[in-house]
Amino acid sequence: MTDLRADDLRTLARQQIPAEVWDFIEGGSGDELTVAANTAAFAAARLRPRVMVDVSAVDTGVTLLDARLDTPVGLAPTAYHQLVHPDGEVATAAGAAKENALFVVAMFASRTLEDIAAPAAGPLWLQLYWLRDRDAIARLARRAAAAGFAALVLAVDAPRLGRRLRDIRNRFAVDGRVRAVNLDASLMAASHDRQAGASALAAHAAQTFDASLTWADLAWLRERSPLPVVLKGILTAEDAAAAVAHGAAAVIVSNHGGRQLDGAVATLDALPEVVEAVDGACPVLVDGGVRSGRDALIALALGADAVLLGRPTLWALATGGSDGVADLLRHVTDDLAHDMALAGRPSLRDVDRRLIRAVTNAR
Ligand SMILES: Cc1cc2nc3c(=O)[nH]c(=O)nc-3n(C[C@H](O)[C@H](O)[C@H](O)COP(=O)(O)O)c2cc1C
Ligand SMILES: CCCCCCC(=O)C(=O)O
Repeated sequence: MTDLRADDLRTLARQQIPAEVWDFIEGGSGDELTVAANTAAFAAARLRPRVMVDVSAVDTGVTLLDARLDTPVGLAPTAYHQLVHPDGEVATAAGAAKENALFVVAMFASRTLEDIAAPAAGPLWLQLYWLRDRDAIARLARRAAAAGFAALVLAVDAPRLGRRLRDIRNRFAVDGRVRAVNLDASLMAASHDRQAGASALAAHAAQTFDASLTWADLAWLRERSPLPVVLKGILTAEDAAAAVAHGAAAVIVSNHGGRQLDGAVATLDALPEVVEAVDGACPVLVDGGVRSGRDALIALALGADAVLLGRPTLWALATGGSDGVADLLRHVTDDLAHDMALAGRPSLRDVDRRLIRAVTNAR
């Protein structure tokens, strides 16, 4: 897929994915302002290339939480991969492993943690939501460590589910054949029940997510697992500083792909203040609207240590299975290396803020 851009992949995927599932994947919350802002922020950034630099060798390697990766481009957690491919997250993990890239597995994965970990050479992190059923979280945290996952990723931007109008209009419920198999079936029942509410997912979240999560609760999770805890959904300097103070091993600048608070700041616009507040205390990752190597380069220049792909992962999985996921990662990484060469930045160490002309915060 050397010349296949993410947009082409999206067009191909759309032809294959049932309309309701497509809306679930594509949609954001409310008026989808933040969905649009995420990609617009990347499109608005302009680069300041340097010349007369030896770029005969370009290195995209990066170390994250002690793991050496060939690429700073990884896969964001997205639920229910079997909605788009029969092998689900097992295929996704195999694709990421081929490229030695990070894969953050969702709590609502449709394959077991153990099956997902089996073929994976690359590092896996496990994303968690803060459920009222705290034992379910503790069990998953233990299983993740035993299966060889390298970190837990707590999504902190979901005290309740964003109002996703497409899902509400479609009365979307997850096909009963696709299950969040790492959790008890009884806990997940509402998400398959079209009668549970206008959106079964929102109804399910209302029943099971615990909206009382505060900074004080992080100690509980850290005590229950030897794994480092990463926080996903940080958008402000204040929360970045609190994350560091409460022992976060890394933070992910994320607005959940525009699926939670509509009108929330684009992640690229939030990134600089988070990087400044973290001040090197832990790695900073970012997701939301990353579609190309150029986008990755822009985020890395603004201080991100890595970027994650959400929707493109599902497009790639739907159209090409594990090979599709590997092709996506290779394509975006090759594109990044190409742009690094043209920008006169042979390694990620050379990629810094001076590469960006100006950052507009007007979106
Ligand atoms: C279909 C779909 C499912 C998602 N499921 C989860 C999830 O289970 N847990 C989570 O933390 N984030 C989830 N996300 C958010 C992604 O992790 C990520 O923040 C977002 O997709 C990044 O934006 P992008 O899609 O523009 O790349 C999901 C996003 C999509 C599109
Ligand atoms: C029961 C809530 C399911 C949320 C599924 C994941 C998702 O759509 C998201 O996090 O976004």
